Amino acid sequence: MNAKYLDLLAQKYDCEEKVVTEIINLEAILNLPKGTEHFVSDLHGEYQAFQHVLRNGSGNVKGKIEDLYKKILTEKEIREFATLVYYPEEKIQLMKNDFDNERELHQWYTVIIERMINLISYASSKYTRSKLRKALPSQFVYIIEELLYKTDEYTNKEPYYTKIVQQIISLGQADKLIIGLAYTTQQLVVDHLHVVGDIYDRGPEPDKIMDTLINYHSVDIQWGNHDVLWLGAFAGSKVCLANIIRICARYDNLDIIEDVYGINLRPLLNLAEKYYDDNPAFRPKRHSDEKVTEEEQLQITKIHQAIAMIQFKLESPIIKRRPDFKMAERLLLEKIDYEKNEITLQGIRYQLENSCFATVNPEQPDQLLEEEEQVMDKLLFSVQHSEKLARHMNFLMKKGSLYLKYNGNLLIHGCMPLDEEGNMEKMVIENKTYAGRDLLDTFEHYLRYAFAHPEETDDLATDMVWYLWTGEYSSLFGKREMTTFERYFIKDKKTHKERKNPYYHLREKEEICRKILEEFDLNPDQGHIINGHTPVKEIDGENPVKANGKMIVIDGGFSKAYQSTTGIAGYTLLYNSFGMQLVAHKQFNSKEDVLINGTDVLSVKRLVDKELERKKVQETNVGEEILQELSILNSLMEYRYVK
Ligand SMILES: O=P(O)(O)OC[C@H]1O[C@](O)(COP(=O)(O)O)[C@@H](O)[C@@H]1O
Ligand SMILES: [Mn+2]
Repeated sequence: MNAKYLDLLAQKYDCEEKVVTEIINLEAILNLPKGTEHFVSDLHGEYQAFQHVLRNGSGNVKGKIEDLYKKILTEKEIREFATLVYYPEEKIQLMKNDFDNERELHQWYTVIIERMINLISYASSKYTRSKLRKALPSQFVYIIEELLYKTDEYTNKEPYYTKIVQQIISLGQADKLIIGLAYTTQQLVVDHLHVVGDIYDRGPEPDKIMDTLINYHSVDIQWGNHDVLWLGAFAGSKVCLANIIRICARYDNLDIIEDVYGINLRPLLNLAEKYYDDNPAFRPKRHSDEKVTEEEQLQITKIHQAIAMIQFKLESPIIKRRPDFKMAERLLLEKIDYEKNEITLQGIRYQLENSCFATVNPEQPDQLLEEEEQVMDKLLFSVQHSEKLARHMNFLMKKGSLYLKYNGNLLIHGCMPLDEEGNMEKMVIENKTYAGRDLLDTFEHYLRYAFAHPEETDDLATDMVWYLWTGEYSSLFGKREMTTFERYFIKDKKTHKERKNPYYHLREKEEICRKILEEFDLNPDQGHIINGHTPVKEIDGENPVKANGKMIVIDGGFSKAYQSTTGIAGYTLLYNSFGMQLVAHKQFNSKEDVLINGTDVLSVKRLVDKELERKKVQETNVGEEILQELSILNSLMEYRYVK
């Protein structure tokens, strides 16, 4: 090993004991059980439901409480304790209302602090003390450690502990301590979170999900098609930008654009008021809990049409300048007979309903009006200058990738594009042919380039981000076409169908999944593919675990809009040292419901895979890194200290 490098390292480890301590520490960590991984996907702006799953660790918190207290506490007490761990601030407040006097409250504090300490001690048993320390509320570390590491062997310290707890209570610190301990517990039950794509769109609060992820202790993200749409907009793609605004209008979420990210929609509204009127195909979907006035609804309906038409126009020049995308079929505006209000698709003529083509010049249907162009310029400027959006998009880039190999598994939002025979689909980009992993790496390369060059708006990289949203061979989309236009304007439902890549039925076969794992240099005997993207219809008996357990699809529909199709409210996956468990969540109503009624019988667990032997850190990605560190430290030891 390079002597300069080792000299530099010796500045940090400036005595033999320091190196030895670190080596012993790392060796010990390698032998601990592997930490729990938590997989979620397709969150689609459903912040509240996501919060609940995070706070209860997909049922993990309750499981730990039951392990400890099943024989001691009643079911109701267990539920109440679990609720306290999920929502400590609110639950404490509710409990306080129940007590008649100070003494009762103090008794409750004493009991709860002891239970919390027990729970933390149990939940942290597979971590080092140093890792636990980092997870403790910083202002109480010393006190909690005293309480955690008390032994009953010599009872003469007992009054000392009792005194500590009493002091905390009488100094008015109990609430803060309990709240801190609750968050520590939430953190301990999940070591690492994977978000397998689609944080954005449809639901109302994607920004709050982003803030949560930014503050989360350990997370990675596999981009979904909806996430790259937002990345694309920020990277300068006007067609991506038109899409995100269209989807926000459709789901009555324009406040995400205006209020959350501070983007001025006034110019777009002015344009919309000038050219559009009411139109049933463009009325926003209503949130069940929100009231929209007639006037607001009309405004949104107009904006929705204005931005949808801009989107359709913007698609054309990209399709024309990128023959590699093979999307000529989607030059729809050119297939319209504007006099008869009809369109011809694959030789069949369809009547157009609810059309709104006031800004379209039949001679040059993809030409933007000057006003439309100005609106888009202004919107793009404001998107690229939104400080909050910049923060969220930078994080999405930093923690995100198109796919991820992690602890032997392959995480990917959509698919690996295949042909009917199960071969990796080929795509030609600028005279070079790509397939399989190589194709995905190439996509990612373009996306990163586009993001790094937001000033370039019509280059191949920026167009490629839009391709990732909607292209046939996009691993995030994986359908032959996106029939947005048809769903707005054509009645015949046959035209709405989006033909899926063969992957989506071939992935039922074990040999196909094995082949894909091998394509990514993963061991097919041990690895799994984990997908989101396509809602698993439990309602129709679809099984999320496919291909003899090699394939797990966890999109169960956090998205409220899709819950009637799936029959559940989302899947999550837990992978701990004993194996993998799939958790099916029933519908999440509200935090209030959990707090008041303790309705937390949300999750049904199903075993996917059981480890024959308990998995240790040394067999994981983290273990690999530790082994590398150890090898460096051993070199340092030899170079510097062993005589
Ligand atoms: O139901 P909506 O919101 O109109 O969206 C439908 C569109 O969303 C898509 O399903 C893509 O979104 P998902 O990644 O969530 O599946 C398209 O295939 C489809 O055209
Ligand atoms: Mn998706």
